[in-house]
Amino acid sequence: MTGQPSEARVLLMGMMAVGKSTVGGALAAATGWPYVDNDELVLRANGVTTRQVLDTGGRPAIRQAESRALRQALAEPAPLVAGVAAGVVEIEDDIATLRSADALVVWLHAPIEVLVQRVGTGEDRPWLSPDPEAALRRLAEGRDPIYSSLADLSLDTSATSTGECVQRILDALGPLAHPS
Ligand SMILES: Nc1ncnc2c1ncn2[C@@H]1O[C@H](COP(=O)(O)OP(=O)(O)O)[C@@H](O)[C@H]1O
Ligand SMILES: O=C(O)C1=C[C@@H](OP(=O)(O)O)[C@@H](O)[C@H](O)C1
Ligand SMILES: [Mg+2]
Repeated sequence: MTGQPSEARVLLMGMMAVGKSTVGGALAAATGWPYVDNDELVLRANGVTTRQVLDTGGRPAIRQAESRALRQALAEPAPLVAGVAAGVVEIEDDIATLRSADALVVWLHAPIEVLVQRVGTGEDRPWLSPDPEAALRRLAEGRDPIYSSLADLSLDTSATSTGECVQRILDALGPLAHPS
């Protein structure tokens, strides 16, 4: 959402390997708030793992399962830190959901060269084979303008340490980070 959320709910979005799980875990450790990753949200909302969804239903199925996971994250009680699926911005309804979400929406980004290094061969992640760099460039080209338009806060994880990312998010939450 643009403006301040009414509760301490943080949604971390961005390309795969940008640092959602890492920053989410560090923010959770710093605050004591729970961190739920997309994988966990998919399981809660759909009763199956992301891998099972991908293997049985492919791209349309994972998009649908991850849309449900996004709604699940917004239905969980605050405080909460959630890592949402990188691909949610490919679905119009999910873009609208993120735009109106009562949450601080944080876009983690990094240059493609950095993401390429972090994903390695890409064998354990969807969509990347046989050419991770080309796949990441193509995905980012479509997604980055949307991530940018939705973000309340944007952080470059190649230039901002995990600890600094946590501090910037807490600063953006203001009083919500320190409930009285
Ligand atoms: N500033 C940073 N913030 C978050 N992750 C970072 C940062 N710098 C380097 N990394 C590394 O980038 C990788 C991010 O992976 P991960 O957190 O699994 O991403 P995602 O959940 O977005 O797919 C990790 O290996 C992490 O150590
Ligand atoms: O880029 C994508 O479309 C996806 C990235 C992965 O998420 P992470 O960003 O958590 O690695 C994967 O789990 C998700 O289902 C699809
Ligand atoms: Mg992750």
